[in-house]
Amino acid sequence: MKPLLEARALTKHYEQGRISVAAVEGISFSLRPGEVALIIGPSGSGKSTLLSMLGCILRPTSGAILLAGREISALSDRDLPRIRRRCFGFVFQSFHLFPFLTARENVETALRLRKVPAASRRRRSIDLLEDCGLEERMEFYPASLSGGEKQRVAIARALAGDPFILLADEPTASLDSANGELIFKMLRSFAKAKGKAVVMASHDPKARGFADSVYNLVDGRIAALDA
Ligand SMILES: Nc1ncnc2c1ncn2[C@@H]1O[C@H](COP(=O)(O)OP(=O)(O)OP(=O)(O)O)[C@@H](O)[C@H]1O
Repeated sequence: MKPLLEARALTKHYEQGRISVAAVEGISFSLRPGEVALIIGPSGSGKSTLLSMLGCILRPTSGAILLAGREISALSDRDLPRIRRRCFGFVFQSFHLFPFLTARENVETALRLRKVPAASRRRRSIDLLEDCGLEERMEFYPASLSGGEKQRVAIARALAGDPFILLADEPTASLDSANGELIFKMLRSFAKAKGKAVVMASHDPKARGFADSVYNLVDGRIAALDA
């Protein structure tokens, strides 16, 4: 089966004045449709940098990213945002919700971008928020939601965008164990049902049980997994 996403010798060095920080060094892997990949590793090992490069938010210093066989890392600044919007979904540690929109409206924005007809946007948003256990919070603004609730709205919004690849940075960081498991289950069924792929960075010990592949980052490189 052709890989959905491939990273070839991905490297990122941050230049800070005269100092160069090697955040990611020569990482290669590929993801099949339906695959859930987990990135683990200590703080500062390069997980967020890798996710940002995979989602074309950050340009690699060298190496390539291929989406369904097409190199996207070499696209121009003009073409890249379109590919990013169409193909990738993101769940960041900091949620990035629109503060002036309710939970439901936040999810609806992703459906509007996909040009889903207005009549079905509301129903679809409600369904997704219910799946995330937020039936009581639909009309709340982000400021009135707990950290864990905001995180679930962000996940519902990312799923509403129906991306080919969903990139999630610590998707269960603010959640209790039961809600964390709910989110891992949702991410996994999203990948499996639709032949998409999920890449998540997580410290959550439960995450491994929901992943098909695990990459252990140490100092920006893939290291062997502990037994
Ligand atoms: N914008 C930046 N400029 C300079 N150095 C950076 C920048 N962003 C990250 N780094 C450095 O790159 C390395 C990798 O950082 P990154 O945030 O990718 O790690 P991480 O594994 O996601 O960490 P955490 O688990 O704490 O979120 C770290 O040494 C960090 O200090």
